[in-house]
Amino acid sequence: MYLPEVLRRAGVDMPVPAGAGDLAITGITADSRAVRPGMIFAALHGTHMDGRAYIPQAMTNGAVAVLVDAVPACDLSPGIMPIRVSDARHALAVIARVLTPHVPGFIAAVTGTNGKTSTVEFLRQIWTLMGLPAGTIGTLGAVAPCPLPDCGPVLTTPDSVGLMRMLGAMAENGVGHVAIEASSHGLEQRRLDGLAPYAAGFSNLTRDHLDYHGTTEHYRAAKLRLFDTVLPEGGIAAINADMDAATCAAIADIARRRNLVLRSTGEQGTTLRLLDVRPTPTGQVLRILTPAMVHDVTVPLAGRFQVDNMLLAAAMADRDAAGPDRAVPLLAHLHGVRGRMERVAVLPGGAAAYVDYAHTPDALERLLHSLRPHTAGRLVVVMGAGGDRDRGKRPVMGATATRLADRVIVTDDNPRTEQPDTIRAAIMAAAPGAVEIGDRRRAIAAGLDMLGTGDVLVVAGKGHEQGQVVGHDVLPFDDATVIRGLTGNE
Ligand SMILES: CC(=O)N[C@H]1[C@@H](OP(=O)(O)OP(=O)(O)OC[C@H]2O[C@@H](n3ccc(=O)[nH]c3=O)[C@H](O)[C@@H]2O)O[C@H](CO)[C@@H](O)[C@@H]1O[C@H](C)C(=O)N[C@@H](C)C(=O)N[C@H](CCC(=O)O)C(=O)O
Ligand SMILES: Nc1ncnc2c1ncn2[C@@H]1O[C@H](COP(=O)(O)OP(=O)(O)OP(=O)(O)O)[C@@H](O)[C@H]1O
Ligand SMILES: N[C@H](CCC[C@H](N)C(=O)O)C(=O)O
Ligand SMILES: [Mg+2]
Repeated sequence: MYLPEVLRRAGVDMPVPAGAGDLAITGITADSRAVRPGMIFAALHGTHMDGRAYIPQAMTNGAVAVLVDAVPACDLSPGIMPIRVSDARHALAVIARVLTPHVPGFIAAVTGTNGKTSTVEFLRQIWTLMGLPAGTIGTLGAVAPCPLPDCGPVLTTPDSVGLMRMLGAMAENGVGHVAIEASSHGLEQRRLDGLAPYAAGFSNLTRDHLDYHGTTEHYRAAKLRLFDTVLPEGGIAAINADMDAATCAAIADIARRRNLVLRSTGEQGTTLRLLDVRPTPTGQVLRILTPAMVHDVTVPLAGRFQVDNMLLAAAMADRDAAGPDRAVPLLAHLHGVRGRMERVAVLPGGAAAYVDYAHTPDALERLLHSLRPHTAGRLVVVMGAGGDRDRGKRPVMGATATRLADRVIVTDDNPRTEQPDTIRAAIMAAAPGAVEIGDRRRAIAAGLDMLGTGDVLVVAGKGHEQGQVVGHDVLPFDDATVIRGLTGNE
């Protein structure tokens, strides 16, 4: 496709200079190292570096044009074809879409502090149960019933170019339904701006990532971009009506302005209203009211928060208004998500050990509440907090663990470039009576040693993760494997 056509389709409004008409565009990238002849290089201002410094390398590698923000102005040497726009990250995403011939016809995107991975995974399972080839893109990587390209290190929301490559591969292989996790970083950095999802979901908004967004308002605004910018007018806005009132009100307001179809779930929901939840030894019995009927469904998963995620997934499963009623009975067949309240071992005395990905104060609170009905004896938690991430959540998590568990062991969880004992100290300061054991394997062993009949251990924070990030190294580590090894449940 020639440059003028690319710009026209992407809605980039700029006069095309003489000579640009015969530039055939082969692709676009924001990484100078990935430039190949005929590509556009997007020179982005990042958190650590300024992409403009890499323009010479991009040109050497064969870039034919450079996409930059018009402000602040920068001089580009003559001979470089400039594409100056008001928002280069947005333009990158839209151009990446223009250069991708096919993407799946039914894309749903889910945002929220907690529950994104679980919700997109439940959506994929619901679609699959409906007989539709379906995939997901998110924290667990990309999952689909077809071969997929390697798009480098996994982010919750891939960069816009990687995202389009993945969607293109899914579409080429007949996968028509895809559920994508929309992280606040991804939304803020416009990684999803090339998508036209038919539905967007919001699970909840609680504390996280204040290191990056600064304030809760900025954090909320980043997430709301999914509804006020990414979701096309007339699309489905599905929300958990039990989340904070300010976010619900903001979405209702956007829905009115943009003619979105609002669907709400939960105890205060109107599309799927949760009338009753009863925990059983193996799952939960739900009573759900819809505008059409009452459903009684037994789901095979424990954990109250999992019900919120299932209902949100069911509300998004179909464009058609009758879709949620078709999806609810399928909840009876869902499988649990790797590392989300996953029971990995049962000890001879009947005690159980779980692995979960709770890494925010609210997630930890809900996790411990969810486990209490399954705990005849004492509830023991092994927990930590990530380095180079929101420092303010550390004491809150320590206090939450102390309030809701009977025994707390504070350990390391991806210290990254921080001093691990400083992170632990911040948690310990709000966790009187907690035991501090930096080495995660020893901490898990100590937790298992504490268990008697009817007790429950939960190892929180790393879920499916396969490594402990120390400095810039990733040391192999899997909570579930460690528990199985220590208990002989291999
Ligand atoms: C803070 C953040 O989100 N950073 C992401 C961002 O990097 P950046 O734009 O700040 O990049 P930078 O390193 O400053 O470089 C600036 C520009 O120079 C370019 N460059 C750089 C070097 C070079 O040789 N040539 C070159 O062209 C880079 O490609 C980039 O375009 O864009 C990069 C490409 O997409 C991401 O890899 C990178 O993710 C980093 C590794 C990261 O850790 N991100 C985390 C915080 C993140 O995104 N997490 C979210 C949320 C998780 C959640 O809520 O659960 C996620 O979606 O995963
Ligand atoms: N609806 C929910 N409300 C509160 N906590 C939840 C909810 N769903 C899951 N959690 C908790 O959050 C943890 C992470 O869940 P999940 O991986 O689905 O969230 P996520 O939003 O994808 O997280 P991330 O931001 O890391 O991608 C779970 O292990 C559980 O402890
Ligand atoms: N074990 C984790 C969870 C990280 C979740 C991730 N989505 C993020 O905040 O980057 C950590 O804090 O390192
Ligand atoms: Mg996730």
